[in-house]
Amino acid sequence: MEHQDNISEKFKTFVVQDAPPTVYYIPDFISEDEEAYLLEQVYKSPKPKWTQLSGRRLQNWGGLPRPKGMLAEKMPDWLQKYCDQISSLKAFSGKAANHVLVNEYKPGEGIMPHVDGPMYHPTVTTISLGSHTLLDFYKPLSSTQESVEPETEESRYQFSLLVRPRSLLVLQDHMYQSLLHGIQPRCQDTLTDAVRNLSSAADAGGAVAGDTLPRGTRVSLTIRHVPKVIKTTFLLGKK
Ligand SMILES: O=C(O)CCC(=O)C(=O)O
Ligand SMILES: [Fe+2]
Repeated sequence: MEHQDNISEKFKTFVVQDAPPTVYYIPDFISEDEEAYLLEQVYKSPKPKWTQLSGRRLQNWGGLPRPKGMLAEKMPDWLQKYCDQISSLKAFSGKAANHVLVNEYKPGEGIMPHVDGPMYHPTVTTISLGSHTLLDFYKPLSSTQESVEPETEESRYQFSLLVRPRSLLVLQDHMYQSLLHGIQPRCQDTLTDAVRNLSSAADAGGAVAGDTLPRGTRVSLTIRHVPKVIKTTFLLGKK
């Protein structure tokens, strides 16, 4: 452990106590002006930059991660700034963020439970813009089906996190490696006791268990480090 290039002390005060290791949740990580600027840049991107999936659209920046490596593409300055900021907080054990996925969810949209997998350094950092969401966590399908009861999404559900606009969420360790995460395609969220980061007023933005929050359009920036990169002579700056 001593040799590990550990996450910044600044993060440590933001650890979510009532969740498995490890979640850091930093409310108001960016200002309203930064949020507006980032949204402007996302929506200024050329139309072909968007990929429409069922239930969300996305933009991929930095290159397409593939098992054999990511052919690196230049990160635009407006995203590089946040890659640098989060890397300097040692979110990726001292490595530099080099990949950003922008997801846009309209009310009623979501993402199926999944794991982010081994192509990334096992930390995902997410800046949220425009609206809150609830991120839901599930235990994986058991490899040996011991019980006769079939496992359902409902039976595998563990807990949720309230993710507010302008926040930064950092998932590592068990939260990244073992649990699945997803967003239910809903137009509003009722905060139950299963939401684990409501205890601090700053985290919850005044919301309390029992409240129902209507969803707006949410844009998330998931910022990651892809260890395996294929560098091209073009990117090495040969003239
Ligand atoms: O929008 C989010 O916060 C989650 C996105 C996500 O899970 C992913 O892109 O892998
Ligand atoms: Fe994910």
